[in-house]
Amino acid sequence: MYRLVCVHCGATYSPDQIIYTCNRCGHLLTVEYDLDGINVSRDEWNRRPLSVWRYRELLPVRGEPVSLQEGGTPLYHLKKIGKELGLSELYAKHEGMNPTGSFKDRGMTVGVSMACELGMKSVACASTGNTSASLAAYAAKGGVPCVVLLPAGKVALGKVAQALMHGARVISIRGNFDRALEMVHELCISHGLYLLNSVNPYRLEGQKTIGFEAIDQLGGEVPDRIVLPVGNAGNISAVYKGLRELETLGFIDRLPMMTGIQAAGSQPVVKAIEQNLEVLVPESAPETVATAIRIGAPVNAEKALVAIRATGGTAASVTDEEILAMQRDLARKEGIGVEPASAASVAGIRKLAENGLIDKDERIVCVVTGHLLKDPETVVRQCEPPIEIDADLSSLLSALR
Ligand SMILES: Cc1ncc(COP(=O)(O)O)c(C=O)c1O
Ligand SMILES: N[C@@H](CCOP(=O)(O)O)C(=O)O
Repeated sequence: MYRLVCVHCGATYSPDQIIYTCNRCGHLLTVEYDLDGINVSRDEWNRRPLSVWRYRELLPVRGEPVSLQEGGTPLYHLKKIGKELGLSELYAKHEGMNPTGSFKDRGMTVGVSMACELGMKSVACASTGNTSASLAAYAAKGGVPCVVLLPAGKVALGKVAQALMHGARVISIRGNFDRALEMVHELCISHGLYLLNSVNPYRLEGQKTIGFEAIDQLGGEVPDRIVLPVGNAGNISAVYKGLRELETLGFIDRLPMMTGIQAAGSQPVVKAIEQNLEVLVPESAPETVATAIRIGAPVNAEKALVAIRATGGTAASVTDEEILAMQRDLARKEGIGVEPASAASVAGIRKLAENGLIDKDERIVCVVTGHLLKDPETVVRQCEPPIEIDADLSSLLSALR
């Protein structure tokens, strides 16, 4: 049993209403379960495969989900980078290992399943890339037509390729992501498409399972800190919401310090935390190499600020150079291939550790959100091109010398 509740004024709505914002105050909605009526134990969960659907009692889908086997992603111990930073318990949860290569799949399995349960005939999103790649794949699996709006020229190649190949109608707008989201929201309200950005309360339910899995992979121990790159701020809000639910159920007895990392050229959440603002000030011209988090007006900011403040967490920004340096370090020292936005979480921890802003004994989980192959152009720009030689051994030996 669950209902939709406004995160701001508490107004409630029926779960089968197609609604994204509160009719009374305009703020976002969230899914509220009757936790007293939830009858499952951690042992029962532990007997199931590690996956989004291990936690189905805390998800809104009632029927057979539209699934591509999402979740169950690896948690890597970053031994070398951790040692350099004096952090013996530094981990990366590699969300790039999901079916379409990002954490969005956790949300879309739930969001598209709900679209089908609610009888929606088409789905849509705005995207910096990963949301569209994921929605296109899950819409294909669910047999629902899909429209995606992208900021022209600002989406990494691999992500556009995915949306096209999975059969979405792909529209590039001459404007940024924030404008694309406003437009698609209007389109969905006026023409009855189902909106699957993070304003959709059901989609975020799937994303909260990142936190559940991380705890299960640490043998049931709550990490001291969970670090996420922040763009539209849905993921950090979702993980926090999920952990609050576990706490209410008595499955955990404390919350990790929720820590958000943004790019220096696109850091409205960081500024709101640093300046102790009640309401975030949007940035009109966000810019960063980490195009996935090139977002100036994060729609979930209100919830993200609560998550960070209520857990004693923090927010920090990293430059594009710091992001790319960490992308290379993860690839070359740990064998972990991530896209730039994902490297931001670990780059942020490097910065906080070097500035003495975190305790070196902390157990830290950095969520690395998307796969290296999402953005091959940024990879190629950083690396020496392959050496082309004649096809004989002496040319090979001289090239290797
Ligand atoms: C790879 C990647 N990392 C991080 C983010 C930021 O997540 P959120 O928008 O939920 O803050 C996104 C998209 O938003 C993304 O695609
Ligand atoms: N990085 C995102 C931006 C959209 O965020 P959403 O969580 O609101 O869908 C993307 O991949 O498009």
